[in-house]
Amino acid sequence: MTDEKMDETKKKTKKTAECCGFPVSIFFIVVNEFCERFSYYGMRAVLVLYFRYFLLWDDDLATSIYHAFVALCYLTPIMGAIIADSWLGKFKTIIYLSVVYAVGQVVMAVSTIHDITDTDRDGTPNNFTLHIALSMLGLILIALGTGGIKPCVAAFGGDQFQEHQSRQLNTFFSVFYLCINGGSLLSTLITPVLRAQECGIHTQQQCYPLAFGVPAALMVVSLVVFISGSGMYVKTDPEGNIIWAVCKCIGFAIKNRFRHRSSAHPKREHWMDWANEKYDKLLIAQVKMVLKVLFLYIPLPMFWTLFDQKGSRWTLQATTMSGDFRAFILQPDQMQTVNPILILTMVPIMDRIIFPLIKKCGLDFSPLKRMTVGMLFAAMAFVCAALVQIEIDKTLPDFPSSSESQLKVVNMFNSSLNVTISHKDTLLIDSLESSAGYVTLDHQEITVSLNSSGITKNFSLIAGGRQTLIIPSDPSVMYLKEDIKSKPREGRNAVRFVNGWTAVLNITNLESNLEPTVISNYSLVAQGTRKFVLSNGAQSCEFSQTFGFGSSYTFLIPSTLFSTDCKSIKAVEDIQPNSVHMALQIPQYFLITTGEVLFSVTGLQFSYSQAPKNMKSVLQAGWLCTNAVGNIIVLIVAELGKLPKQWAEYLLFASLLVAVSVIFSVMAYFYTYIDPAEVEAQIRSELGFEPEEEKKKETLEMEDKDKDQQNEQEVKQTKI
Ligand SMILES: CC(C)C[C@H](NC(=O)[C@@H](N)CC(C)C)C(=O)O
Repeated sequence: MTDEKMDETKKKTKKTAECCGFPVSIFFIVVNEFCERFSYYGMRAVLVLYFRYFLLWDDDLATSIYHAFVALCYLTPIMGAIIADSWLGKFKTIIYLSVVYAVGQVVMAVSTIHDITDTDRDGTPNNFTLHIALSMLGLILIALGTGGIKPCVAAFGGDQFQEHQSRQLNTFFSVFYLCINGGSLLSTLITPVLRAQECGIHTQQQCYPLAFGVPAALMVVSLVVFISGSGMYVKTDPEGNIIWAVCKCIGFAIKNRFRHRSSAHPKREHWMDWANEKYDKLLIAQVKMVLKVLFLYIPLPMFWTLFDQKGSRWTLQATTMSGDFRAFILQPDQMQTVNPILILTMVPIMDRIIFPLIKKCGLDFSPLKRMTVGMLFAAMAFVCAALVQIEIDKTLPDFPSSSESQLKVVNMFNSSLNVTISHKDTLLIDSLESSAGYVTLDHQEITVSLNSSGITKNFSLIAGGRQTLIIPSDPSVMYLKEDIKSKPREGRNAVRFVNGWTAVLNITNLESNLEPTVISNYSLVAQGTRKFVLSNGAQSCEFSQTFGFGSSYTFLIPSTLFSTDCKSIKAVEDIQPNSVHMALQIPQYFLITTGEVLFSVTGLQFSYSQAPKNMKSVLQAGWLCTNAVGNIIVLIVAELGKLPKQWAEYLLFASLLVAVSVIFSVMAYFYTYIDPAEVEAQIRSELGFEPEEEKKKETLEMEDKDKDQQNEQEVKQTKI
């Protein structure tokens, strides 16, 4: 054996330090994955809210960009795999792309500092273009980094194991998945809390810089941890441009088949065998293995289409629910943490109890069967989501359609009034009261008559809008004010005040002082008991109100305010608080997580075990790509084919997944599992190559001989 060859083989069969049968280097890899996932999911947990409430995008745009970003994160693995398997090797690829990733996180954090463009110091950025540009640049760098390293880290972890450690290798993928979820769980708990803090230089706002800054710091930690393990890793060198070789091989097989299409040429067992003339048997066999698995992947994106809606549609669903768990209050975006919590408990249960039990019962629960059952679980989760949505819809106010208008009347006059709208509806409203609910009108031009005083006024209502008609102490100046016509954001409560007091009032929580007879703009307050202090400089009084989630109130301040010590303030409920409890989402989370354990953990192992040695990252990337396509489907189906009812959309997704799982089960039926190492060894021996095992043994013997010689020499030297 030449020196060069020996070096090469030595590298491949490097003896690694072991702990409990596991290579020690694995420790650095799983800690690195933990920090990286913390970084990624921490940032993702607040991303939709950042789009929605910092960049002020609407729900649909925020959801679309969110899914586009997630899709990009799962498309870039292809690039990472190509770089790793063909050029830099996994180790260097992970390091370089982690640097790109960390820079992206920092840029993203900077983009969330409102003070950098808040020239008029009113708390909102003045140059949205800059914030959007910075955040998009940050997200692109993050997508390149996170996606690029993703297939390499899992495969690099797998590479650390020797052939005799196949049992530990399977455990590694479960532990790897636990780390993903441990990291994501912590960050999805922490970043929303960081976001809820107030910070800023000129004005105090929701602390997005902290919520994005901590994930950025964790990415730097992840990189440092990975580099620290450097001396311990088994680093397999890339075997040339393997992807290009595969493409050329496939291209040649197709061309050659086409050239020999006449019936004179005998058929070959597999269409890839048409590459026999030019390419060696080993490469052709490897391409066949990869193509077989990639073909199986075709239906898989549908699973991710459902799975990834947890972060968007399900979170928006949670904003219309009550998160009061008595012992603690759960914010809508924190509901997503149920998934990693369940993963952390279910992966060990499945691995240690359920799967062995199924095996004991003599049932064949092969990886592809597990994945099919996983899809069915995800479909059931969406049926649950639809049922919950139906319950929520029953409690939502009837908002006006685009041709209708809704009107409420508030009487701040000192006695009861008979208010007639368009000579039709007559409402009797007591002093300091409002009409019971909203009157829905199918026309916009209205006449309002106050019967006792003979005052009549014409108004033009907003089509599709909700408005309140304020009748002040001087009814002749009655006026309209626009109301919110959706649940307040993030499960918070919208409050506003009508000033019936005779002078200007200062009210805590309101942006500015409130003039007499005027109705304030809405302020948002969180769930819980909130105190409001009202003062006019000389006098003040306070009152408290307990809020649930997602309600809206108009507080009517009477002229007797200070003499009754704020007790005469009247609360008018415009939108009732959310009454469906967030706990109702737990069954859907349980089902989707069971689906995930069956589908995703199995898919990760399957993709590694069925890939030829030099294409492990490529198949990991293919696997992750199914996730990217899944997210693109969400964009297309949810955005283009909008259904009028959310529950119907959930049912549509569930039925699509059931259909897809049937197709997948048929494809899986025809798949035969292989041991790529065995297939490769067999072909090598057919081709007259030295079998890998022999090489390893030989190298180890050489190493031992080297060591013996060294020892002998040392002994000799000591003797001398
Ligand atoms: C395999 C990946 C596409 C998904 C995997 N996600 C998870 O493990 C989730 N349970 C995390 C949760 C917080 C959404 C990942 O690698 O991130």
